[in-house]
Amino acid sequence: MLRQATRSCPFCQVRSLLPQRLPNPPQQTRSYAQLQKQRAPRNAVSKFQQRRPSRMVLSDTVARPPRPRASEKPLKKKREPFSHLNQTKAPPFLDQRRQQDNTGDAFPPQKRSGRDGKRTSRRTEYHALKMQRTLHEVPYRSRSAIKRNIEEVESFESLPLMENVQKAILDALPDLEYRSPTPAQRVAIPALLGVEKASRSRSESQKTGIDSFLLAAETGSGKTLAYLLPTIDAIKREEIADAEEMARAQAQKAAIQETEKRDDIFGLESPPLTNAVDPARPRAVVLVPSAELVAQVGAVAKSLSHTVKFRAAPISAKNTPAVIRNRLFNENGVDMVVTTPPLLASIAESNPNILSRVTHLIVDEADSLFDRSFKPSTTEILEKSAPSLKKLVLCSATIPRYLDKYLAEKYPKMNRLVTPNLHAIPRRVQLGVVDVNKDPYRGNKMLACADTIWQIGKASGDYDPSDGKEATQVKRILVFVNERENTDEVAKYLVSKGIDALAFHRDTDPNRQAKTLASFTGMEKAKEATDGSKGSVATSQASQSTRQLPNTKVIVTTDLGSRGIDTVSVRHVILYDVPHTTIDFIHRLGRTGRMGRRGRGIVLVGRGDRADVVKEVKEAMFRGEALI
Ligand SMILES: Nc1ncnc2c1ncn2[C@@H]1O[C@H](COP(=O)(O)OP(=O)(O)OP(=O)(O)O)[C@@H](O)[C@H]1O
Repeated sequence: MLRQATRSCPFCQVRSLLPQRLPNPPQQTRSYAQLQKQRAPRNAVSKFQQRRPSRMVLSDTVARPPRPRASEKPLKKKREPFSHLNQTKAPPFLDQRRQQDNTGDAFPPQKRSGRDGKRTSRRTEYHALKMQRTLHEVPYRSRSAIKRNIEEVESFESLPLMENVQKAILDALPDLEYRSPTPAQRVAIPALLGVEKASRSRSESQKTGIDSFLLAAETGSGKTLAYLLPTIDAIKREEIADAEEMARAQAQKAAIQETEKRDDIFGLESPPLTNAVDPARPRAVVLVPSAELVAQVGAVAKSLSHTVKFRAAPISAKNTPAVIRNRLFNENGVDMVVTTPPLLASIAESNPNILSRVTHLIVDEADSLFDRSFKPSTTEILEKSAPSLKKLVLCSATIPRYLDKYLAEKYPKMNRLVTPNLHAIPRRVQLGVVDVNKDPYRGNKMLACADTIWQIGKASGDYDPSDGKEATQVKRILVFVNERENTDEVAKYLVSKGIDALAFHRDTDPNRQAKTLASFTGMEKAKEATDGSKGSVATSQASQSTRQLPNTKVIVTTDLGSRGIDTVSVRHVILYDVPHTTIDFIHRLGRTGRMGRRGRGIVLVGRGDRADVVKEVKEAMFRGEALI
C-alpha cells in the first residue's frame, strides 16, 4: 500500500520510510513532468495523425533547389533542448558574426530561420495545421524578391511573344477590356520563353537536352495561359524553322537531282517530293487528370488557335473512338494533344510514333498526375517522349512533399517558378463556420447544409466588383463532401428541401455532367442571358418539393470538382465535411474567388470534425498567409 501511495504521488518524499528489502523503483525518483512524458510519449501520434494519408503533405521547399546529398554535406549535430548550455567554446558561426557585426550584438531582434540562416519575419504559428503538416513555406524574403521581379512585367506586349500569339490573347480573354498578365504568367512566361533561363537549368539542358520547370502558383491564377502561350509560341517558331530547313533540303536535293539528271542520260526520273504531313505526331502534349479538364484546356487552346493557326486535339475517354481517331489522325496533322495520361499511354502502346516528335510536355495538376493512380502512365509518357523532348513543365497549385522529393531526385536542376502567394487562399475569399452541434441543427448536418443554401439563395444579389454591377441572378453553389457515396445522399436531401441540386461524381451521366458544369464554368451564362432559360438539369427533380428556392443551383461533389475546373460563376462554396488535408482546403476553396473575384466559403463543423484546424485555416486566410 505504502509503495503504491509513493508511486502514485511523484512529490511524495516518504521513500525513506520504505523497508530496506523493498527494491527502490527508479520511477519514484522522477519528476512530475517526466511521469507525464512517460504516460504520453513525445512521439505518440493522435488518432487523427494515424488516419492521415502521409503522402498528402505539402512540401516546404518548393521554391528552393534540393539539398546536397548526405555524402556531400558535413554531419550536423542534433540540437537538444539544453545543448547550448555547458559549452566550453563559442560555436564558430557566433565568432564569425561577432567579427562582422561591430556592435557585437550576436542575436538579432528578428527570428533567424531557414536553411541559409537568412532573416525571416516572425509569422504566426499554426499548431493544428502543423500536425497535418500540409503547407508550404516560402520565406517572406523570397516572396518579396519574387514580387519585385514580376513588377517589371507590366503587360503582355512587354513579353517577347510572336505577334499573332499576342493577338490570340484577345481571343482567350474575350470579356476583358484591360488584360494584364497575372503573377503566375509574369513568373512563368519569360522563363518558359527562355528570357530568364536560370544558369542551373541551362547547365542541365546542356547535359540532357531537356529544360525542366515546376510552376507552382495559387488556384485561379491563370496557369493555363501561363504554359499555353509560351508553348504555342515555341511550336510556331519550330514550325517556321522546320519549314525553312525543309525548303533548304528540298532545294539542295533538287540541285543534286538536276546535276545527276544531266550526267545520267539513261536514268529513270525519281518520283516528286511530297509535302504530306505526318499525322498523329504532335509537337506538344498537355496532360491533365480528368475528362472535364481535357475539355476546359482544349477549349482555351482552340480559342487561341483561331488566330495563331495550329491544330489542337482534346481527347478523353468520354469521346467515342471515332472522334478520337478523327482528331488525332487528322490528315492535316496535329500540333497539340490535350489528354489524360492513361488514354495517351494506351494509344502510344499501339502507335509508338505518336510521341516521337514531342518537344513540349506539360503536366498540369502535377501532384495528381504523379500520385499513385496516374504515376505509371505519366512516367511512361515521359520516358517515351524523352528522346525528342526539349521542355518539361510541371504545374500545380499545391506541391506535396512526395512530389517535391521525387522531383528533387529525378530533376535536381529543375527550374522552380513560384508565385508569392503560393499555398495561401486569397483574402478576398471569406470563410464562415457553421457549428452543426448547436441549435437549430443539433448535429443534423444535412439540415445545416440545406438551411445555409436557403440563406444564400434568399439573400439579395451579390455585388460583383469585377463587373461593377449586380451579379447574375442565378446563384451557383458548390458543396464538397469527402466521400463519393455521400454526394447522392446529400443531393437527394437538398432536392427534398426544394433546392435545385445535383450530385457530380465519376459515375454521373457524361451528358448531364457536361451540361451541369457548363453552367458553373460560365459557358452557359451567355445562353441564359439571351434566351432567359435557367439551364437547369435538376429542375424537374426540384419541382417535386412544395417550397422551391428560386435562382439557385447546387452541385454536390467530391475532389473531382475541385481540381482545376474554372468555376468562375461560383461565389459560394460549402465544405460539408472538413477536408482531410490543407491541400484539399486549397483546391476546394479555390473554386471561388477566382481571378480577382470575391467569394465565400462556409464550413460545416460537426461532431468529430477538426474545429481547431478550421480555426487556424480561418486565421491564416484572414492574414493572407500560407496554410502552414
Ligand atoms: N491575364 C488574365 N487576366 C484576366 N483573366 C485571366 C488572365 N489569365 C487567365 N484569366 C482567367 O482566369 C481564370 C482562371 O484561369 P485558370 O483556369 O488558368 O487558373 P488556374 O491557375 O489553372 O487555376 P487552378 O489551379 O484552379 O486550376 C480563367 O477564367 C481565365 O480565363
